[in-house]
Amino acid sequence: MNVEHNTISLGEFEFDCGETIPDLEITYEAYGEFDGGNAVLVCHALTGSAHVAGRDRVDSADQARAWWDDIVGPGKAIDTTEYYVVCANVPGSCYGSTGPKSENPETGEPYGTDFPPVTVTDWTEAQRALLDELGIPHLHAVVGGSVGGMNVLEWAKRHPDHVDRIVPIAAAARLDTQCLSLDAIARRAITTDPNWKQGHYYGEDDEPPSDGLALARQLGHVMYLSKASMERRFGRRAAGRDAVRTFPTDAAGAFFPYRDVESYLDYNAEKFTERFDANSYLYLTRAMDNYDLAAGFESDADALAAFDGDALVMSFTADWHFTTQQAEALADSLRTADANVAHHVIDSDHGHDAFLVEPDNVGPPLADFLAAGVDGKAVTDSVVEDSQESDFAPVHNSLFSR
Ligand SMILES: CC(=O)SCCNC(=O)CCNC(=O)[C@H](O)C(C)(C)COP(=O)(O)OP(=O)(O)OC[C@H]1O[C@@H](n2cnc3c(N)ncnc32)[C@H](O)[C@@H]1OP(=O)(O)O
Ligand SMILES: N[C@@H](CCO)C(=O)O
Repeated sequence: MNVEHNTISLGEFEFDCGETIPDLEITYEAYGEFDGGNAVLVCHALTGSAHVAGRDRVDSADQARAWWDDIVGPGKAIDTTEYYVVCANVPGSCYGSTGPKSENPETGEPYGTDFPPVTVTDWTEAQRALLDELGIPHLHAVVGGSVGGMNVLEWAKRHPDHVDRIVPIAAAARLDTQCLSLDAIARRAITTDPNWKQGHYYGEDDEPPSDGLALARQLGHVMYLSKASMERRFGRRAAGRDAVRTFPTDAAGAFFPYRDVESYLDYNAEKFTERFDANSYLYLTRAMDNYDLAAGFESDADALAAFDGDALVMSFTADWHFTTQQAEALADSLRTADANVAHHVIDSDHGHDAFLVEPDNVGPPLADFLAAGVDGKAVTDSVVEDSQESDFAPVHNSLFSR
């Protein structure tokens, strides 16, 4: 597979908030050959990077594991022998593009929390500027999951004439109140870690706020799974002898079991703190929480009115981060906006991260949609009834009630 891994300077960049930085650098990866009409932009999720494909490639300074390698590559759903695929790390992240841990050229020190607040709009405009640099005026499609799906919607809203097909996956027009509150608690875990130091913890003698970041990620990780999948995988069983224990326990912990699910969350949180920057976590969750498709318009449908291409909204039945009902509301707004829309609902008990781990379910409709739009063979259109009492919503009042 022909892969380009590069960091490009976009010069002075004015953020949505009005603040500027002297130089915004964007790290991107590009796969395949551009033929003038085959560009597909992939937008990564909260903690993803530009390294979307090529799992065996170790030259990337980003995530060791390409996060969508099952979907992007030669002969895969986003076929790099057919499409020129570009994925860029978003501003504010920590995988090569300029963010809080980058050096502020005016001070010679890392920005820390002097970095401007970023929004999904900033990500979209930075991608637009990157594509201009790469000589790509028009996109065949923009595809993305989770907050990457919000990034997709922002493309349809801000650059409706620059894209033919959009695929927001496991996404919605905005986050609901329960998710907003859990994100707020997660940020609190970071900002109350004594090592956080108002975001200026990059000095040689400093330690990063890893405990806070680990707790924030554990909350996030639970949000990406479902009640059913957690029950099935871990139940109530105690962890085995090879359990991973990274947090000190309380006195009663010697009497009560350390559970398998705790070991799972501890292990994954520990791994996460090795790969992600706490300030970036604050900035990117803020961007996600702040996103509102309708901002500046009367409604979601108004915001999408200028987009007249094809849209594939994909959702997962056990996703409570972005529910199928929210996805259906989004599809409905696209219908009102006169786009050609299909809402493809995937029956899965994995939860929100199903979009990352179920290539057999995600791949066929995605491939067929890229080829033939909403008429693609594996694309289905389901109407999801609006229901307050859904049978898959996993938390509601039970998470904190005992
Ligand atoms: C663009 C992006 O989204 S990039 C970010 C990717 N997403 C995330 O990181 C979200 C949180 N992570 C996850 O949900 C998962 O790790 C995924 C989605 C990335 C992968 O899911 P799966 O393939 O189902 O992996 P699974 O959840 O089984 O295992 C994850 C790790 O926990 C380990 N693990 C499993 N059970 C236990 C346990 N009881 N105790 C300790 N560790 C455990 C696994 O060995 C695995 O370790 P490894 O990553 O070193 O191989
Ligand atoms: N688990 C993914 C998706 C979260 O929205 C991530 O960490 O990026």
